[in-house]
Amino acid sequence: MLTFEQVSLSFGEGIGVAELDLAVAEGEIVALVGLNGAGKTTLMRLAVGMLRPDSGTVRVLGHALRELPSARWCGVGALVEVPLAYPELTVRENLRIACLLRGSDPRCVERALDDWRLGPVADRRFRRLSLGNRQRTGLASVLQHDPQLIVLDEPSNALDPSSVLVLRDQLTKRAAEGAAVVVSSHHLDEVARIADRIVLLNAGRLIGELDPTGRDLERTFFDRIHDDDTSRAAECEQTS
Ligand SMILES: Nc1ncnc2c1ncn2[C@@H]1O[C@H](COP(=O)(O)OP(=O)(O)OP(=O)(O)O)[C@@H](O)[C@H]1O
Repeated sequence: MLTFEQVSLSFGEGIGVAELDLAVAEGEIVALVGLNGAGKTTLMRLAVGMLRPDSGTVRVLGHALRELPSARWCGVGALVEVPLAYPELTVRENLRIACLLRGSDPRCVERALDDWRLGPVADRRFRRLSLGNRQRTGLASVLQHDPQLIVLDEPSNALDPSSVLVLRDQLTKRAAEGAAVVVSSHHLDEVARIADRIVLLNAGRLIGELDPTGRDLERTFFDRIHDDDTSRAAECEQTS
């Protein structure tokens, strides 16, 4: 559903990402974790064509990105960085437009409003919403058309605990129905509840996986980052 083959992108001074190899299969939830600046958002932006790699290949729904027919983008639901919405339109109008743009049945809008408990704000303009309700609208908008590939960058940002539960249910249900899900997060315990795999990014590189069922995930996370930083520093010393 989504593959990265030796994908690199450098931002000059910024690290970017290097030599990424990753595959996210149908029905699988893969969580990306890493410190600030590790490259999670860059990976997500590459996955949805917002950035082009310097080298390597990104494949979405079986096609190299540059060859993906535009109609196939309807099979992707992505929220990377901020929710996209028309500020002057209401929540319901925004959902309806997002639905029509993807060629879906507009009846999915009422279901999405219900799933995300957006009924009370359905007729409010997007620009007047609280941060959490903007995020819920954004998530409803990118999931309502039942995408086969779901790409979400820190989706629990600004969500209250009950919305985090809705998010969890939505992602596990969709993966059980066959969607491939890739999600980045800073909340290790939260992703451990839903992820089949937790992939660790450090300074632009994938450095391995954490076992979602493992004990003391936080400690393992920091140990792995520390080991990676130490071995890189040693490599640098040897080459200098
Ligand atoms: N447009 C850009 N121009 C220059 N450098 C960039 C740009 N976008 C990202 N970077 C750099 O690439 C690296 C990875 O950034 P990225 O935003 O992907 O990290 P992240 O893991 O999502 O971080 P966070 O957890 O803080 O959101 C950082 O060093 C960042 O400074």
